Amino acid sequence: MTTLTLEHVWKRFGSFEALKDINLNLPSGKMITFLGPSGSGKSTMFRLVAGLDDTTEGTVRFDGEDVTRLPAHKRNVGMVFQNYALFPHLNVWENISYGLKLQKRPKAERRARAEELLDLIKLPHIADRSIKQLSGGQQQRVSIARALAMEPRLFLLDEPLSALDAKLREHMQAELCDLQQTLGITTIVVTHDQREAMTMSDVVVVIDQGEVQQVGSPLEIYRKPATPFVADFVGSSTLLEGIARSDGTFEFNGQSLKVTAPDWASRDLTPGLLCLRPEQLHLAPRSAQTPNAIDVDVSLIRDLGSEIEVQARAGEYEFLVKESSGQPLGYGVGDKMRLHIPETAHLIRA
Ligand SMILES: Nc1ncnc2c1ncn2[C@@H]1O[C@H](COP(=O)(O)OP(=O)(O)OP(=O)(O)O)[C@@H](O)[C@H]1O
Repeated sequence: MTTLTLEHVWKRFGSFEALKDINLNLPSGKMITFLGPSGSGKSTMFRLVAGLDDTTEGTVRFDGEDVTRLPAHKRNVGMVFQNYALFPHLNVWENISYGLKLQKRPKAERRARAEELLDLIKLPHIADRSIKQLSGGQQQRVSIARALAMEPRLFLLDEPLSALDAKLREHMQAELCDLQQTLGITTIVVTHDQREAMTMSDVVVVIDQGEVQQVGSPLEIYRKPATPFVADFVGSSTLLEGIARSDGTFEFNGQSLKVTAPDWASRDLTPGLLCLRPEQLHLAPRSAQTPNAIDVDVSLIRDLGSEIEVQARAGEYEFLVKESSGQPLGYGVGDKMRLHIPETAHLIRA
C-alpha cells in the first residue's frame, strides 16, 4: 500500500500554467478520484503521477520516496485508459501477461497469473479469446487485469468508464470499488463526472484551473464545499451573497438569518456565501410566519415520480427545493411562499 505525495508541483506548457503549486498528501489503500471539468488539469496531474510527463517544478513521492525523475516503467504503476489500449494481435491472456513476458518469466507462470486475474475480474473462461471478440465492457476489464498483473504500487485510471453506456458504467463503478477493496491497492481515478466521483471515492480531490480546490470525503465535499466552485460543480446549490458575523448571523438583503458561525467570521463584517442544497430547503405559506426564512415566488414544479422538484425565485436568486411525492404539495406555480433557511446551512468565505 502506497501513499502519494505531491509537493509544490507546477506544470507549465510554455507560458501556460496547467498546474499551480499542487500540494497533496493522499492516504494509502484508498479509492481516490481527481475530479474537475474539462481542461482543469486532472489528466496532467495523472500523467505526472504516472511518470508519463515531467513536472516543471516540485516533487512527487511514493511512500516518501522521491520518484519525480523516474520514468513510468520504473515507477511500478498500473495504468488504465478510456480507450483500453489493448494489443489487437495478442489474445486475452497474452495481453494480461504482457509485462511478465517483458520480464522473461516462464510461460506457465504467465498463464497462471493471467487466469488468476481473469477470475478476479469475473471473466474466468476467456483466456484464449481474441480481443476483437470482446465487448467494450469486457475489453475494459481485461485492460484492468493487465494493469494489475505486475502488482503495481499504484493503480491509475484515466476516465476508465467514459466509453461505456450509462448502465454498464454504473455496474463497472461498483465492480471497480469491489476490486479496490479486495486488493487494498491505492487507486486513483480521473473523472469529470461528479456522480461517479461521489459514488466511488473514499477521497475526492477537486481541481479547477490547475489548482486544488478541496480534498475530502464525498460527504465533506458535498456538505461543506470549501469554495464557490466546489459548491457549484458538485451537486446543485444556491449561493446567497451576504455578510457573516461571529455571533452566527448572516446579513442577507436587509435581513438577519441565523446560521452556524464559521471560524473565519469575525465580529466585523466578513463577506460570505451561504450554500443552500435542495434537500435542506423547505417551503411554507407566507401566513405561517416561518422564522429564519425569506420570501420567494414559486416559478416551476416538476413531478419526477420519486420526488417533486420545485423552483422558487427571490430577485436574482433561484432555488431548487426537493419535496417528497407522498402527499399533495399544497401550493402551485405563482404562489408566494416562505423559504426556510436551515441553521446548518454551510457558509463559504467569499
Ligand atoms: N502538451 C500540452 N501542451 C500544451 N497545453 C497542454 C498540453 N497538455 C495539456 N495542456 C493544457 O493544460 C490544460 C489542462 O489539460 P488536462 O488535459 O490536464 O485537462 P483535463 O482536466 O484532464 O481535461 P479533459 O477532461 O478535457 O481531459 C488544458 O488547458 C490543456 O489545453
